[in-house]
Amino acid sequence: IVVPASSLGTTGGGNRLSTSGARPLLREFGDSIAVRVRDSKLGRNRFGLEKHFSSASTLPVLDLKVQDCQSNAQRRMSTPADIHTAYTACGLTSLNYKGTHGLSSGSGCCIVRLVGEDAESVSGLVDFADDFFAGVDNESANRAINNVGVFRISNNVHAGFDKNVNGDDKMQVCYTKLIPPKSEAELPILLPLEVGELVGESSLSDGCNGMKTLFSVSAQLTRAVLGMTKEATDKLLDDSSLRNEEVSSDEMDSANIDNLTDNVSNSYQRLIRYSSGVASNSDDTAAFWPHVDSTLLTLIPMPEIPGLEVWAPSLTNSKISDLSGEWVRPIKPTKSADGEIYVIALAGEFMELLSDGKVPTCIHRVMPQNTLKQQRISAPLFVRPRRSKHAVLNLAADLSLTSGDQEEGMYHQKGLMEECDQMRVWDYMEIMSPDN
Ligand SMILES: O=C(O)CCC(=O)C(=O)O
Ligand SMILES: [Fe+2]
Repeated sequence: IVVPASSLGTTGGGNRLSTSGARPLLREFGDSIAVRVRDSKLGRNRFGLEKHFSSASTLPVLDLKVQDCQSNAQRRMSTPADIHTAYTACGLTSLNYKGTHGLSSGSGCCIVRLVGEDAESVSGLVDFADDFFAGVDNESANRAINNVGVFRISNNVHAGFDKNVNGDDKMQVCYTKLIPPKSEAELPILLPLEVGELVGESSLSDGCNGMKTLFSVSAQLTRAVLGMTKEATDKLLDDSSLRNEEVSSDEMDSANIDNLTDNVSNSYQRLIRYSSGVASNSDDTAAFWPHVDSTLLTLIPMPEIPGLEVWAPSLTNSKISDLSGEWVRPIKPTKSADGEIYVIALAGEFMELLSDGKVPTCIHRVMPQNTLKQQRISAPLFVRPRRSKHAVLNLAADLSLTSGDQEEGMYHQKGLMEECDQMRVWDYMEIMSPDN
């Protein structure tokens, strides 16, 4: 069925189901990702299902800065072209590539290096996550957060603390949501409010500052990968900075929860703790199953304890086959220096869509520790498109589309982009993750 793009436009409001239902190719897109995730589980890995390759020679490292500071002055920053290449120039189609393992550009994962104040602010976010779980373990302090549970803020919007996600006390997750601040000088409000009460004001504000840095990094990455203008990126990407104009700042008050929920950002921070690992030697015991994220980008300050692995198609047979590949563990580059912070930047489903299949959404999983009796804490930031009715995708204006490019994306699907023209980005979220 071919649906003319012009009939798909929505101008806010409108019936979500009727508009999203008219996008058969988008549904196929979602289904094809599900198939790739399944295939990664069955994959003919070079190292077998349980082993992995490390990233030292596989995943590109991008040097970025947010703040203009002393420590950034002498650094050579990755250019937008470097960033674009790192995510899109896939080893599988590059004839010059002589290696035997897949390149990151086939995985949708890059590593971002930050230094100086940028690194400090992201460390503040890591400390905030640590403080949170230290608080959870503190008998006298944890009652409020344990009682919170996961609660519904409004349709499709949840927050809260699930202390027993997989039913076996192996994983705990806190889903936070952000409310944009009244003015630019202020930090967003983080829900559930109990998180802030648990960690204290200073840790909370450090955490929010780290998120701000990561939002800025993700805006740079998105812009460069998709060739967007700053304006188009700001319109698309929810960095929790924009308030709903219909609610005046006087009405923005944590006591008035209804006004707040209208403004809850579609991006969010997740605080995860995996308890000490059960010895594992099969995919069945993954701490977090192979999956993709429903995001533009997921930014994860590289946790102290490794475990995250990304799926990279293999070049072993120098043929494109989703079934052939390996798990790659993003680790610090061998030549890392003190004061540097590494952030793992995974492309989400929306990045694959908007790049017209050039950037694969990153399939990833978390394997438990075999020997160490340690807990792994991770704090991924899920950077998503705005929920706003204004965030309508205008392909011609927003994206510098593929016309000049020689290479077709590995996962290019003819007609899909046209089908999504003038789409309210929230319609996409409804199709791809109805329960988010
Ligand atoms: O634990 C991690 O580092 C990643 C977690 C993850 O993939 C997710 O929360 O979607
Ligand atoms: Fe994930």
